[in-house]
Amino acid sequence: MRQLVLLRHGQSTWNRENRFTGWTDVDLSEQGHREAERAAEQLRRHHLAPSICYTSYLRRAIRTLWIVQEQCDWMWLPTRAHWRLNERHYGALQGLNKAEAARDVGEAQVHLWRRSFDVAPPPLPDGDTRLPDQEARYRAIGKEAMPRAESLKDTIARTLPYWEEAIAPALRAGQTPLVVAHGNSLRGLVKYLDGIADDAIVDLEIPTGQPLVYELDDALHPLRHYYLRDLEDA
Ligand SMILES: O=C(O)[C@H](O)COP(=O)(O)O
Repeated sequence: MRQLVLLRHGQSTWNRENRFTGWTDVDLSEQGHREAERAAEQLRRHHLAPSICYTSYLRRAIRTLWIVQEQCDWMWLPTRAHWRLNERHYGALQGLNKAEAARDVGEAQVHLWRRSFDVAPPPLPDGDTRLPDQEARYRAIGKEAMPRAESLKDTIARTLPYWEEAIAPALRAGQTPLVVAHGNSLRGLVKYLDGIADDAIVDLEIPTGQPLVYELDDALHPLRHYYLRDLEDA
């Protein structure tokens, strides 16, 4: 049996303000710090022992991982950051308040943008200072691969190559990966692992700061999955 631990970052300042965040590099809120500390406690209490860590290029995920690593005495673990684990790019919605957007364009449209499989938000226009290709961390990737807005489908298409090239081989080699990423990059991974249908993915939510453990067979098919908090409630 192989184990994989998925963890969405703790609450960010823009989660707290209910803003579309995407690739905006906001930090954890105080509550987010506490959530990361609680996640670390749960991982320790349940004797989870990752042997390699993966995260995105965004500080809310990186800091969550740092907090977990520090609290669990795992700062020595090999750690890889990759842009393919970033949050879905929320395009021109980034920075807008989600409730205000719903008042402007209607709940149904905002729900489509947030939870549908293949509806992408409006893209960032040419010359927008928020385009990722302006940032040093994305410079090596090439302009064509840089998103201006992504649906969940687009997010999965750029996340899965990293699963195939790094995380799945680590699992096959007997490693236990801890993947600290984002609501939608993790929704995409879970959709892939559990074979969730395109129209059923609207109902899947991944909470902040809650370790989600997958047990997989040798072919990396999930045998079961559970949140550590559910073991504690049981
Ligand atoms: O990027 C964001 O705004 C959040 O991380 C995820 O947002 P969502 O729950 O609206 O998809």
